[in-house]
Amino acid sequence: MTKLTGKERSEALASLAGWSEVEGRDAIRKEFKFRNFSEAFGFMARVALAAEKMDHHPEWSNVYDRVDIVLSSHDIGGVSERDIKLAAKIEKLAGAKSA
Ligand SMILES: C[C@H](O)[C@H](O)[C@H]1CNC2=NC(N)=NC(=O)C2=N1
Repeated sequence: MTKLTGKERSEALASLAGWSEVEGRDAIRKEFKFRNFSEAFGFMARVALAAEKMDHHPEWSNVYDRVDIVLSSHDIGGVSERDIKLAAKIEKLAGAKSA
């Protein structure tokens, strides 16, 4: 798996609503907001299972109703197709609840 070029990354981000490039780092991020902690944590549990299945894992943090997710492929030190696939999966799992 290789790093996406800047152009490939921009094209992929165009179809991932709310995802953006992390400043100063080859990674992408999005902050999700839920109605409460229970919904945020339920989302994290679903993402954890999907990530484990894909053997590709997010960097994330949670404060009450917010979940901040950063995706990067550690083995290559940048964004790869695996991050785009995981971001698309995360979008499906978040449904319409993200902000
Ligand atoms: C051995 C195992 O496949 C690797 O360590 C996987 C696990 N999850 C991973 N997740 C992410 N984000 N990047 C990786 O390079 C990565 N590598």
